[in-house]
Amino acid sequence: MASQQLLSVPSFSLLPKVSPFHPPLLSTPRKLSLFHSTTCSPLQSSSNSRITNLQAVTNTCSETESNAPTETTALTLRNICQGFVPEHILHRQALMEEIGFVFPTDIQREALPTLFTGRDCILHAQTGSGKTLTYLLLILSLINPQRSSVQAVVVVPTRELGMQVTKVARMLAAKSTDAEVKGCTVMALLDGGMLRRHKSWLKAEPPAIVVATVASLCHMLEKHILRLDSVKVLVVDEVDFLFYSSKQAGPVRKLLTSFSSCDKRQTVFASASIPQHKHFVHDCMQQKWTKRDVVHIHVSAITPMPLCLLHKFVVCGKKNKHQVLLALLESDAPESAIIFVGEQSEKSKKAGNDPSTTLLIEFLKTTYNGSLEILLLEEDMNFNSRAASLTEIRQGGFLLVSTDIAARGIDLPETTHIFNFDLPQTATDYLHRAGRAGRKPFSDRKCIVTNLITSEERFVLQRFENELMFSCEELMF
Ligand SMILES: Nc1ncnc2c1ncn2[C@@H]1O[C@H](COP(=O)(O)OP(=O)(O)OP(=O)(O)O)[C@@H](O)[C@H]1O
Repeated sequence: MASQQLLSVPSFSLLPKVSPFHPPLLSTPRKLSLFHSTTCSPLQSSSNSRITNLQAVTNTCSETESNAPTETTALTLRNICQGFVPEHILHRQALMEEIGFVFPTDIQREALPTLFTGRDCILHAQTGSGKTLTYLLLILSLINPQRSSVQAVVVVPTRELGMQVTKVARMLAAKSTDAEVKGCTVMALLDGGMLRRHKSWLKAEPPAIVVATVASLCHMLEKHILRLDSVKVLVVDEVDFLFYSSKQAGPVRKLLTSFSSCDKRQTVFASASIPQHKHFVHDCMQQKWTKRDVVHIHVSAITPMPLCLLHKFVVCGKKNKHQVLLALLESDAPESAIIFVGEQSEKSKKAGNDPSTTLLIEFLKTTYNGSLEILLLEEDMNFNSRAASLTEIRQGGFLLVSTDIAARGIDLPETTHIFNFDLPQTATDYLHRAGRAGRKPFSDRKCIVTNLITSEERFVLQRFENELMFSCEELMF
């Protein structure tokens, strides 16, 4: 199969042709949209003084848009967190310098002051904008490492994202060099994990923070091995994904309403995409997923797609897609790239066909001459292989072939290129796939998202462009 595809590599004229259907990429300055329920006054945030054009949208809600405050941009994360996050964490060399968390990103600057007041929040900001650190800093401001109880829970949709969040949480919460200060323990309660070991751990000395997938968490709650009585903050990351997932939505609702009460905890939802967010905020209050004064913090509301991403497309036939991809890899020479492939249909599985991911990996292994390591990540792999792939990926220099399992939340800052070998199903999926690149908040570097489409799929891509307000250039060859 692969050898047949070795034939000829098309050569590209990489002169982009701007799509006639769309305006050029928006180069709008950063805009903030702060939407909050039950109150019509501006948020008590560092940017209050700059919020203008307050406009009542409904009788209970208000939405504002303003230019970014300039006088607050020199604020450091330390300034914002002082008095809330323990000093030893703010002092940590690793946090402030080595890792480069010195200045807050937009969502951190806008959300942290509100989060520190104890209000429930919906963090709605672009991919790669630093939502994880935002909610982890809140968690660290609330937990008491001396207490032996679960005080914060972060719910994530996939094991991979859970491993990543756990790693950042452990790094931030580690024991201080000052022997007096106890570090916080962080447990990863993820699908496919060693639940028996976790049960003993939970009984012996409950960790302060639990990062969990919904199924594993509910299992522990139903068996009364884990209790949420002492939980001060409950975070649901990629909240829209969880609520729209047929398998996970029920358990998430139960978690929010039956296993614990919104009155007794601070609730934080995070995502780069919250479709119909006004309905969602309404549902949050009605269904008691959050308290009634929940705040929707919407950063970059008019540019959901990060501006550092350039979007391109190549029209090609299904049969020469592999060759086109190879040519693109040679011409673009990515530093690290993710190639997204559609999931195999049940019909194709039943017919005994190889999945597209396997075919593509075989093809690349026999044709690609570059230096990047070719890796695979997909649902059907066992958890150990998935973990091994992720570990290798994190060392950089990879060409990762993946299904949408890698599309949500995974943070691989070295990724310079995304290839949609198959178009995603929805604009939201496009947003999250594209957002796996361009994940260095203060970098000017442009990253590239290239779509390999058939001529019939052009209108689907145009729909995504309209919905997400970006424009795609055609590559001719
Ligand atoms: N204040 C900061 N300064 C520098 N880098 C930061 C800062 N905050 C976060 N980062 C880095 O930005 C990258 C993206 O952060 P994060 O994974 O939290 O994004 P996100 O908003 O959750 O994205 P997604 O919606 O795709 O999940 C990470 O590599 C993180 O280390």
